[in-house]
Parts: sequence; C-alpha cells; structure tokens
Amino acid sequence: MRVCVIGTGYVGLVTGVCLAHIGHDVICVDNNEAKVKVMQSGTSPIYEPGLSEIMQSAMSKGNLEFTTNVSTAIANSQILFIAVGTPALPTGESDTRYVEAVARSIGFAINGEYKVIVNKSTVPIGSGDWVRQIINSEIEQRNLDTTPQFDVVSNPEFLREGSAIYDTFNPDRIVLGGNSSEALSLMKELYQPIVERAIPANDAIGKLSAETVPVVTTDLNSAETIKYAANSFLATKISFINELANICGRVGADVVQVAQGIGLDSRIGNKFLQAGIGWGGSCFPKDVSALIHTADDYGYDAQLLKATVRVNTTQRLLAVEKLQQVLKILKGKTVGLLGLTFKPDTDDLRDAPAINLIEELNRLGAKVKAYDPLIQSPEHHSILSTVDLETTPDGLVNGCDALVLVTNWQEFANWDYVQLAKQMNTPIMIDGRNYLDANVLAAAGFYYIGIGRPTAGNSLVTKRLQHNSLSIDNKVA
Ligand SMILES: NC(=O)c1ccc[n+]([C@@H]2O[C@H](COP(=O)([O-])OP(=O)(O)OC[C@H]3O[C@@H](n4cnc5c(N)ncnc54)[C@H](O)[C@@H]3O)[C@@H](O)[C@H]2O)c1
Ligand SMILES: O=c1ccn([C@@H]2O[C@H](COP(=O)(O)OP(=O)(O)O[C@H]3O[C@H](CO)[C@@H](O)[C@H](O)[C@H]3O)[C@@H](O)[C@H]2O)c(=O)[nH]1
Repeated sequence: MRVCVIGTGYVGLVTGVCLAHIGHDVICVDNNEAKVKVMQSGTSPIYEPGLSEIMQSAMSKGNLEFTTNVSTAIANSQILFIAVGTPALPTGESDTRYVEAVARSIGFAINGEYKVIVNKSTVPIGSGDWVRQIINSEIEQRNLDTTPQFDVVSNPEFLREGSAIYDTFNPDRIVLGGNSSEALSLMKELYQPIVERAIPANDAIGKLSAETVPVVTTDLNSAETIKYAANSFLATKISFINELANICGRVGADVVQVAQGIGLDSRIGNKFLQAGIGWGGSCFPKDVSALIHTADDYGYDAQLLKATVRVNTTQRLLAVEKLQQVLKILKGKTVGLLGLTFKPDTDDLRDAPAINLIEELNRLGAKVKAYDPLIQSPEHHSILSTVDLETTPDGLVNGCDALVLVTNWQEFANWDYVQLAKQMNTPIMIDGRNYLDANVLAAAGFYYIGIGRPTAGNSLVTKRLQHNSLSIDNKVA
C-alpha cells in the first residue's frame, strides 16, 4: 500500500521504517529540512537500536523515501499518518498546533482518491472529529467540482524508546478507532504482516511471538482514551511502587523483594514495578497531565492521577535528600551522576529526572559532574552548561564526594568499583534505580544507598567521613 507519514520524530520515523520493512511504499515527510537531508543520506537522526539497519535496507529496496514536500506525498498516498509532536503547554494541556497544521496541509492537498487519515500522535480526546472538521473546512475553501473522500482513524502508538523496533513488530495489541468500515479494513490490511507475524527476518527485530496480535477496534474517542489510560496506569503503577519504597525504607523492608512478591500475582504482574527516582520522558509526564486537564475540563477532579504526579515530583528529588543525609551540607561538595537520559538505550533527555536533580544540586551549591554513554556534549540541553560532562568512569568519579546512579545503563553494572572507590573523596553511591549489586559495591568499599532497601557497607566510608568531620546516619535508606 502507498503510505505517507507526516512528522519523523521517534514515532513517525519508526512507523515509516517498519511499514516499509513489511513491503509498503512509504514516504516520510518532515518540515525540518536539515533532518530530512540526514535521513535521505541513510542516517537516523535519533539513537534507537536496530533502526538504522532496517532503514537502510528499506531505502536500498526502494520502498522508503524522505521529503519535505508534503503536498506531493499526500496526493500520492492512500494512507496518511499524522505523527507530529503534541508537547505539553505550561497549563498541562496538550499543544495541538502541529496536528492542526498537518490537518490543514491534508485538506489543502488531498485529491480525488479515497484516503485514510490516521492519527498516530497522542491527541486530546475528541481530536479525531476535530481533525476531520479542519480537513473539511480546507477542502470547502478550494471550491472543487468533486469533494475528496476520506475517513479519520485513531491508531495510538505504544512503542517504548530504546526498544521501538521490537515493540512495533511485537505489539501486545493494535488499537484502531473509527466508524468507517472501509477505513478500518484498509488499516487491518496495512498491519496484516504484523498481526500474522509475517515479518521479513532481520537481526535487529528479535524473536517474534507465535500468537497473532489482537486488533482492538473502537470508536474514535475510546481509542484516544486508551492511549492516555495506558500511560497513566503505568505511571501510577510506578508511583505506587515508589511510594511503597518510601515506606519500605522507613520500616526496614526491601522494596525489590516486595515488588517480586507482589509481581508474581498474575493480577498485578511484575512489569513496571522497579522503584527509583521517578518516571520521566517525552510521554508519561505530558500524557498524565493532559488526562488530568481533560478531566478538569469536563468537571471531574482526577485525584488519583494528581497523586501519581505528586509522588513523582517528590521522588525525583529523593536523591538530594539522601545526599544531604550522608554529606549534610552540599554546598562545595562534588556529586557525580551516572547517566542523564530518562531511561537507557536512548539519547532522549525530554523531562528526564536528571534535569530536576541538576537544578536542585545547583541551587544548593554543589558541583555536578556527569557521565552518560550518549550525552557527551552540552548541546543536548541548556542545563548541561552547568555540569562537567565526563567521557570516562575515572573522569567522573575523580574528586567526587558521592555518586548518584540516575539511568540504569547496562555498562554501569560492569564498572570497576574497587578502582573507582579509591579515586573518590568519600565512596558513596546513591543507586537511584536499585540497579547495582549492593554487596558488590559494599565489598568494593562503597557506602551503598538504594531506594527503599537496606544500606550496605560502611566501615571504610565511615572512617573517611569521620576524617571529614561527617557522620553516617545508618537509617538513610
Ligand atoms: N516518543 C515516543 O516514544 C512516543 C511513543 C508513543 C506515542 N508518542 C506520541 O507520538 C507523537 C510524536 O512524538 P515524537 O516523540 O515522535 O515527536 P517529536 O516531537 O520527536 O517529532 C515530531 C516531528 O514532527 C515534525 N513536524 C512538526 N510539524 C510538522 C509539519 N507541519 N509537517 C511535517 N513535519 C512536522 C518535527 O520536525 C519533528 O521531526 C506525540 O503525540 C507523542 O505523544 C510518542
Ligand atoms: O518499572 C519502571 C519502569 C519505568 N520507569 C521509568 O518510567 C519512565 C518511562 O519508561 P518507559 O515506559 O520504558 O519509556 P517510554 O519510552 O517513555 O515509553 C512509555 O511512553 C510511550 C509514549 O507514549 C508509550 O508508547 C510506551 O508504551 C510507554 O511505556 C522512565 O523514566 C523509566 O525510568 C520506572 O521508574 N520504573
């Protein structure tokens, strides 16, 4: 089928590349010329494992191209995906101006052939009808002899950054919202290879499940609500385990063991129960806020969702509280951050907990150093101009009074903590993701503090802290 994807951020690019991989003819459109040039040269503008490989293979077969010419792409395609950003406005509601601009472009360029307009962006509930109205009003202004025919379908995206290719070819479900049987049947045809797991083999894709993918068909509003509900539920699940971690720390229980104990109950499930210094990224924060805002617009006070956000706001600064418990005054101290991105296997810093942590450490007068495998120059975010970005583990820890593990990058599990402990003023590790082995760290000479779990090892550090006229409070976990 002939497909055009408008907006080549994470979602648009992955969608376009994956649809091309299963044999569709795909044109990806973006209004950022520099980005389009990069993609035309076969390079992915985002870091995502496996993406470049599949992108280059689809381009070499001739069924994937990139352009800034939106009108030609629209006119030549049967299925048009809207995949532009919907960031949060300062009020918390979703900024839909990019979706509106694309809807206008579609109304301006749509021709006689029947088309399906697919909303892949996460949009406020009711946007499907709104997009249809915008397209119709643009068409009316053209005074055409024959009115172009189209339908709008909501097809929310559930991929995770860092495993986007795997998630696209191994979805738990495909959600299609709309009331046109013609449009829904074209969408089912489009996704048939994914539903049937008939994907051309590629090392980057991983092992496909044997079962066919459930396709959930709904009305437009329900499909749009499913997207917000899924992200809000997952964020609430993490805030729940984080709240529990705070209780565990106080009563002397270990939240990692508690999560295992509850996660084996199939009604609860073991995923998204990893306690830490809070959830972030380009989706959870803005989508939970947008749902709270929608509820508010319709006269409902979404109390549980507001609590989910409150717990997360506190959790993002928990590492500072723990640093103060061991180091007392942070002014003049040096803190090293292991990781900056909101999760591993991405270079995305959007709404990353590291940003709040750096702001607060700056406010308290601490010096901040950081090491992230993918963030090694300050242009990624303005806050990084206040941070010493290091490119080696030695460079990071040298002269530090404490470390905070912010992102659970796999390489952090393999660092030589015996050597690193020797280079620090005081070898203290706040493990913000409960990712490291507490006993290994303690044996290496670290004073290890996790999130909602017992501390480990302190004899060597106690001596050094005493030397610095400090003392360790053993109840810091
Ligand atoms: N990032 C994710 O992991 C993820 C997952 C699921 C759903 N979503 C949702 O998907 C949507 C897109 O997210 P993203 O992170 O890919 O966005 P993004 O902001 O990274 O990228 C959007 C792209 O659209 C382009 N664009 C903007 N206006 C345009 C126009 N008029 N014409 C052509 N191109 C235009 C921009 O140049 C940019 O490249 C959002 O609604 C988001 O909530 C994102
Ligand atoms: O047990 C957990 C799991 C995740 N996180 C944090 O939660 C955030 C989000 O993680 P994740 O969901 O893996 O990343 P995203 O790529 O933002 O994906 C989410 O947001 C996307 C955009 O809407 C959706 O498509 C995905 O289904 C949804 O998982 C990150 O800060 C993680 O560190 C935890 O703290 N504990």
